[in-house]
Amino acid sequence: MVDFDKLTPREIVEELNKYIIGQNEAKKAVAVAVRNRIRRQKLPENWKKEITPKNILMIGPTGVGKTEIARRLAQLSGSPFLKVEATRFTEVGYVGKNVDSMIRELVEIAVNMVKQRKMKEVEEKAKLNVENRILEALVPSKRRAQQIPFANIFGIQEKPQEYEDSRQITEKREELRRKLRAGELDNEEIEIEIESSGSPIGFIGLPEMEDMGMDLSNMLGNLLPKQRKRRRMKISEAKKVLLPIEEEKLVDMDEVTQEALSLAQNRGIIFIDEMDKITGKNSGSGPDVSRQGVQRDLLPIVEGTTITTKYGPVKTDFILFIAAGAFHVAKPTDLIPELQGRFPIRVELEPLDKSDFVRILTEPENALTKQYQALLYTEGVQLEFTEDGIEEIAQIAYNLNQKLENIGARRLYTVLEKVLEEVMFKAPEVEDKVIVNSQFVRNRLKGIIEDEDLSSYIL
Ligand SMILES: Nc1ncnc2c1ncn2[C@@H]1O[C@H](COP(=O)(O)OP(=O)(O)OP(=O)(O)O)[C@@H](O)[C@H]1O
Repeated sequence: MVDFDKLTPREIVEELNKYIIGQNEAKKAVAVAVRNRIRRQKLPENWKKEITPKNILMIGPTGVGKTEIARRLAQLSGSPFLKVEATRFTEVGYVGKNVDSMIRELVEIAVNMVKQRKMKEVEEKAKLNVENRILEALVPSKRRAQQIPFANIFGIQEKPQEYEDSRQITEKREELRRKLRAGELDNEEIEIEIESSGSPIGFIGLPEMEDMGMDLSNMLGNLLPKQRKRRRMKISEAKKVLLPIEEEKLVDMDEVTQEALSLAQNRGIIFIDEMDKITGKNSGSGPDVSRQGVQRDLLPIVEGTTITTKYGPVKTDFILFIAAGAFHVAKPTDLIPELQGRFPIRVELEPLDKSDFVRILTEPENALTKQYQALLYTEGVQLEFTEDGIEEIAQIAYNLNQKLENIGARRLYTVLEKVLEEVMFKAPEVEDKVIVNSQFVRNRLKGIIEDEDLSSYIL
């Protein structure tokens, strides 16, 4: 993995090029913005205060790569990433989600990221603990043998009491350990006890409390004894069920929380879509007032404030905000002036044409054609796209965008899905090699394209 902090903006753009076609202005803008954040973090305190964060406003139609650029950037920089729709929020004081909740969601994502990473780090040790738990269930110690009436489980014909001698127990367990590792016991059944930090039903999901940074179910969950359930299952399944439980036990949640808070504060990226929909042109009454209210609530957050979350206070000063919208009707200047000032970097994304579609279909590392090829290859079917086949798909998608609604590259998904529907159904029964050329594409889509009603449903 590349050390992101060492990448220059130019190198960041090169990395983004592996996944996103064109849109160079937008790529450059985000590359500079994240680099500036790193630069700002290195400044002495008095300077830090002077330089306000420079957030980005992406302007462009749907499906041209706005979200994709932000998401890839986050992936590249190991940043927690959240996409929200501005229209989801209501002004503070009204029923509904207020804007603060996005910071809480970002922290939640960061906590998960750090937790998953730490769980991976302790995986080997956790596997050993799982093994021991399974062996304990197979050959219970004296105390447990008395608790479990039927500890007499396959392969161990003797009664549990006969294992009172701890040396005998150890020997038997070691013998079974070898078999367990070799997978020889996978199909045997055992009964194991699974613990879950159960929160009492009824306390889950109280959004008002969550909005205040409180989490009652969690607080109570920590106070109440853990719920335990005994379940019978195959050893192969027990290995899977117990692994995350044992991993979690080995992870220090306080450490996770601290790291996650720092990650969200210093690296977080929040993508706010549909920004154009919260402009209220004719301010005065009704929904316009509320939309302006949402804009006002957004101000302190993008400017830098502290939000209370159940994990602790979070400073928003270094979180990167990328706002986006089509701005077909409303213009960026319809946003309240203060908010316009918080998004000084403006980039316009270009609509995609046929030649972009050709490239999107083939060039990115995760290109759609490569995805289908990989899927079919798992069944030994070779899928080949000829140049004219790709051209045909791109042309059809482009035409449909003109004729119906322009949904950008998303159109490629539906068109290609339809082109390959039959192949996906038949494989691997019939062919072991499929060639997708222009004739093939036309044959597959013939009836649909000619019928506008039909294509608006299917493609
Ligand atoms: N320039 C591009 N290069 C490669 N793939 C693209 C490009 N534009 C769009 N796509 C593909 O189309 C899908 C939709 O794009 P994306 O989510 O970025 O849309 P968007 O511009 O953010 O629109 P919206 O605001 O409606 O979400 C992406 O998952 C991506 O695979």
